[in-house]
Amino acid sequence: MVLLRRWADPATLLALIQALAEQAPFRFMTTRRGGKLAAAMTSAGASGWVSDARGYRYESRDPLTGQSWPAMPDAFLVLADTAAAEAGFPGFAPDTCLINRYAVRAGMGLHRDGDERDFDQPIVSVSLGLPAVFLVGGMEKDEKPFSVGLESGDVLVFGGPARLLFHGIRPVKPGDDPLFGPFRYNLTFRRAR
Ligand SMILES: O=C(O)CCC(=O)C(=O)O
Ligand SMILES: [Fe+2]
Repeated sequence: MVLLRRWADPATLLALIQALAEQAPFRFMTTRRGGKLAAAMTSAGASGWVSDARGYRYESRDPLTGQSWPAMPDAFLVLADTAAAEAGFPGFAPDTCLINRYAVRAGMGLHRDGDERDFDQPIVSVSLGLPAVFLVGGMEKDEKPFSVGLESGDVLVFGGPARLLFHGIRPVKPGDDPLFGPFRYNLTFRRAR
């Protein structure tokens, strides 16, 4: 896992996220068991990550609007590709970006990103807005995780042997980011298909 501190430009990304969210609004998705995910989500790219009573998967259309997901902005692709290359994974061509929006106290439990077809492709994860504590576990869910503090603009790349590590986000602490206000955003670039 490679952490690129302050690698991304939060102001540029904020404007792009706002434009994307006009086409594909943030929404709270449900889980198979009927629970609600704590982070609001939307996607850009050829497919988007979806969770509902049928489980987790990638869909070519946004179930909320019935339309294709908005295209990934060029600046997203350049950011994901250069960060992956810097971390030792040249030629990364993500086809989806999941955008997570965490309000204060929202987090994400330990999980691994396992809905993609090719685990040889890395994941590039960009933190924006309020700081977060990222948890890095092991290859088994019961392994005790360690914490990494993430701040706005930090980029985390996990590929190779780290691709399927369990990870999560501690509940976000109250705060007021100059650009993002009382929220943390996360962009997760993936090759889904
Ligand atoms: O918000 C984060 O930093 C992590 C998000 C994540 O793990 C995911 O969307 O799968
Ligand atoms: Fe994840």
